[in-house]
Amino acid sequence: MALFPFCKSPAGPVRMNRIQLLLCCFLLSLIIYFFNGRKAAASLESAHPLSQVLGMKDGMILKDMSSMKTVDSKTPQETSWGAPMVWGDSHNSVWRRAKLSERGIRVGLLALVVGTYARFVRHFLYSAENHFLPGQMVTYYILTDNPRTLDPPVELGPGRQMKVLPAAELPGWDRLAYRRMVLFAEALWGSIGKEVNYIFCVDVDQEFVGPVGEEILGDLVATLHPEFFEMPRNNFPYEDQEESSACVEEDEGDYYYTSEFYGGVVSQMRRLLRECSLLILQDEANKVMAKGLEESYLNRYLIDHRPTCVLSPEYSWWDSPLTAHVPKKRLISLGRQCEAYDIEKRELQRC
Ligand SMILES: CC(=O)N[C@H]1[C@@H](OP(=O)(O)OP(=O)(O)OC[C@H]2O[C@@H](n3ccc(=O)[nH]c3=O)[C@H](O)[C@@H]2O)O[C@H](CO)[C@H](O)[C@@H]1O
Ligand SMILES: [Mn+2]
Repeated sequence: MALFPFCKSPAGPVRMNRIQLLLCCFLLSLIIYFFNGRKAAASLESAHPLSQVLGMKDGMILKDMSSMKTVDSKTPQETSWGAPMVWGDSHNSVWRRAKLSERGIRVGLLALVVGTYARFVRHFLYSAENHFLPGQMVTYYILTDNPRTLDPPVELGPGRQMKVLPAAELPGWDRLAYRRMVLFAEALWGSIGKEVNYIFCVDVDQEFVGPVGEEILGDLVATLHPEFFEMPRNNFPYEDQEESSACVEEDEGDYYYTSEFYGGVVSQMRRLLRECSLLILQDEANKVMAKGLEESYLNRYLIDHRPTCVLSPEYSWWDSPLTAHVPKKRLISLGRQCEAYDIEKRELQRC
C-alpha cells in the first residue's frame, strides 16, 4: 500500500473512482514492465560467451534472488526432448533437490589417478567433501597405479567412504585415452555395481568450487562442454573421419558434451561404458583414433542415447575466451584451465 499512497484517501480505506483505478493499473503495468526489461537485459549480457571475450567479468552475475529468476526466465530449462537442463539455483533444481534428498541414495564418484595426476587427487577429494552431495552417502572409487598417494587417507565425513582400486601403470595419455573407459567399465561390472545406485565418472584434475547436490541425479546424465554451449551445431568438434566408429554425420547431434563429468544409474552407465569401450577397441584394432579421444566416443553414444538429465556448464567450467558465462561455477577443470593460459600465466600458476 505504501507503494501507492495516492491511491489511498487520507481518511482511511481505499475508495477510488474509475479514473483513479485506471491510473493505478497503468502505473502498476509500467513498474512491472520496467523490472522485467531490466532482468532480461542483465541475463542477455551475462549468458553470452562473447561477454567473456569482451572482458565482462563476474560483476555481471547477480548474487541475490533476482539471479534465480534470471536463470529461470532466460536460460533454457529443458532440452528439445524434454530432459531437464540443470542450473543449480533454478526453481527446478530447488524442487529436484527437495524431492531426491529424502531418499536413501548411494552415489559413487569414480576417478582414474595414474602417474603424475596423483598430484591432483587430495585437492579433488577435499573439494568433493565440501561440495559434492553433502549429507548423502558417497563412495569415492579411486583407480590408481599408486595407492600410496592416498596415505595418510583423507578424512571423510559421516556416511562417506573411499575405496582404492588397483590399476596397472599406463604411461602416456595416448595409451590411457584408449583404456580409461575400459577400466571404468570393468570396475562397474565388479562390486561397485552392487554398492551404489548412481555412479559419476570424473576427471581428477578438477575442483568442486560450488554446491553440487541431488539436482544432478538422473538415469543418464551428461554435462555440456562450456566452450560449445550456445555455439551453432557446425562448430561442435564431433568426429568427422568416416573410418572412425565415433563419426557423426552433419545432420546429427544436439549438444557437445564434456568427458570431464558424466554419470547415471548403474545399469545405464554399464551400458554406456561397455558400448563406448567397444567402439574405442574397434577403432584401435583398425588403427584409428577419434580426434577428441574419449570425448568423441562419449558424444557419439549420447547422440544414439540421449541423456535424461543435462547439466549446464556450471558443472564443467574453465576460464577461456570461448567459455560460456554461467551464473555460478560449481566444478572447474584445473587441467583445461591451464591449457587455456598463455605461457607466462602457466609459469605463474606452476602448471
Ligand atoms: C593429457 C592430455 O593430453 N590432456 C589433454 C586433454 O585433457 P582432458 O581433460 O581431456 O584429459 P586429462 O588430461 O584430464 O585426462 C583425463 C583424466 O584421466 C586421468 N589421467 C590422465 C592422464 C594421466 O597421465 N593420468 C591420469 O590419471 C585423470 O583422471 C585425468 O583427469 O584435453 C585437453 C583439451 O580438451 C588438453 O589438451 C589436455 O592437455
Ligand atoms: Mn581433465
